[in-house]
Amino acid sequence: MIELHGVWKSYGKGRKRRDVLAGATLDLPAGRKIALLGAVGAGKSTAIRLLSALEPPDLGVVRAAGQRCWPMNYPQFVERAATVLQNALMFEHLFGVSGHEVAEITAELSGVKIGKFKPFKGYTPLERRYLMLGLTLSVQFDWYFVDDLLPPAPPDTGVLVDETIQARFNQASVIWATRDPAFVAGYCDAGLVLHRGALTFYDTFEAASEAYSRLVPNGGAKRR
Ligand SMILES: Nc1ncnc2c1ncn2[C@@H]1O[C@H](COP(=O)(O)OP(=O)(O)OP(=O)(O)O)[C@@H](O)[C@H]1O
Repeated sequence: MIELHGVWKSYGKGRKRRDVLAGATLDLPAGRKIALLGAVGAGKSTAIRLLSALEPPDLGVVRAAGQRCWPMNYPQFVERAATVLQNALMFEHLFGVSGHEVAEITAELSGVKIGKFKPFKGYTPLERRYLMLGLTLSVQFDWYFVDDLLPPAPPDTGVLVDETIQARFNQASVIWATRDPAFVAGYCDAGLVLHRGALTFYDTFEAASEAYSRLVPNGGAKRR
């Protein structure tokens, strides 16, 4: 479960202040695939950062049972001066997994030829993205967060990456932010709606989708 107690997050000051979350208090059950629905600029990315512990709230508490992954597209969790293996070994300290296995899985999933002494920053931007996706998928987390789209999979290992994402997500809780409910319909079985600072949980995806379309007619679907 992820619990939110009196969670506030605002940007700007005075008349320009914008409350993205205005005192959210709710429990998100584990074991569900939860759509986080919100219009353009409603604060979905902000909510994902708070829920995944990338950012603290201004006020209130976010507490989770289980290990949370960083958002799937978050590109900044590696030490750029360290090698892939050194980064993988850090996972051993953080998550109690074998660093060497993490490095092997990362090589297999990324399809990138890993240099023993090559620092992370020595790879091309595309290779770095694939390596980070490989590292992310090398550990089974309890909670995953997707902000809009999954990161692109490497062309040569795409099938294996897709299968791994599916297997990881199947054993976890997932919160998937989108402005277009149709994009996650059939996958999500519950929903959150974020609208004008209010975050509301719905036990079924259909109920969330209905509430969202009442609040945000056309839900920004035309952008997709
Ligand atoms: N670091 C920041 N500093 C100032 N304002 C911010 C910051 N991050 C977000 N905002 C503002 O907070 C509001 C919510 O932004 P956020 O990116 O979380 O919304 P979103 O629902 O994810 O939007 P989109 O659908 O466009 O991705 C917006 O008005 C945005 O301009």
